[in-house]
Amino acid sequence: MLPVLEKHATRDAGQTVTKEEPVTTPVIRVVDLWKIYGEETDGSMALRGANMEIARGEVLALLGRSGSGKTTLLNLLAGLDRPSRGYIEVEGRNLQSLGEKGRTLLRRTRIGFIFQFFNLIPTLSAFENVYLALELAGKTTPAQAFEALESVGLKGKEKRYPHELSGGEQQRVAIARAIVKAPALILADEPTGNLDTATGLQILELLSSRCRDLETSLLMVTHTSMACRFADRVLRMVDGVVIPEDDGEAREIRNEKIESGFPAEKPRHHR
Ligand SMILES: Nc1ncnc2c1ncn2[C@@H]1O[C@H](COP(=O)(O)OP(=O)(O)OP(=O)(O)O)[C@@H](O)[C@H]1O
Repeated sequence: MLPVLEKHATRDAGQTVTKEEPVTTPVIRVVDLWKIYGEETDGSMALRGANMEIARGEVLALLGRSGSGKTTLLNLLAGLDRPSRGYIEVEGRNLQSLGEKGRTLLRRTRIGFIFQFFNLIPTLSAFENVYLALELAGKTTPAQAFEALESVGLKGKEKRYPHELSGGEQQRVAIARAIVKAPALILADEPTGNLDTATGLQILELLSSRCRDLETSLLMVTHTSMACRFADRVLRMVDGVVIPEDDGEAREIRNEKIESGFPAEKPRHHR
């Protein structure tokens, strides 16, 4: 999507001049989002006025204890469930205004998904799993599926079925399946939850670097702080609310990351 040019009046050397500066629409904008399961009055309040934005190409880690509302937020971002109040914009479009068909199309073309248990189709080969995602996005170029598998280090393993691949390799297929359609956003739900630490770190490095190369935004939802090492920004969910990165706890995690000597890639998005 092309950036919108907006006129800004700025002061320059004592003179007021009008400049045109690019204003890029966030890939995701969450505004005062509430989700109450059951009745409004005595239902379970999973989200209580969550707000957040994700910029194009930004890599975000969202931490939170069990029950803090992470899965609920992901389901709403994917358009799989409706908010009780508030709204979500994806690339400037209100999700609710798209209707069911529009949301399905959006999921197939603009959003990629990575799951804890990989969610590959067991009767399809690695290539077929990736190609199916491409077809659903309306594209029919097998070369793209081969390229995506090569880019995650699986050249030569295209014909293997999921049960013939290790957990880390299966997650690589899932990454290829997510990136092959060049989506605006990848939603990753506990992407390392089923992997050992070393493999998990490799997967996080691969996933975040592929997203940066493609300028795809990435939201990694996780219990652990491991994903923070690869994030431009760390957010925390507490009782259905997103706590901004300048919050003390989030800062502590970033400091731990720097102290650990891990390649703390410079955050590219300053707000
Ligand atoms: N379908 C549902 N009906 C009623 N309450 C629900 C439903 N789904 C989730 N909840 C409640 O909403 C709150 C948030 O749940 P959610 O699954 O979003 O948390 P989470 O942070 O993803 O937890 P976890 O890390 O354990 O997966 C919890 O209190 C949960 O019990």
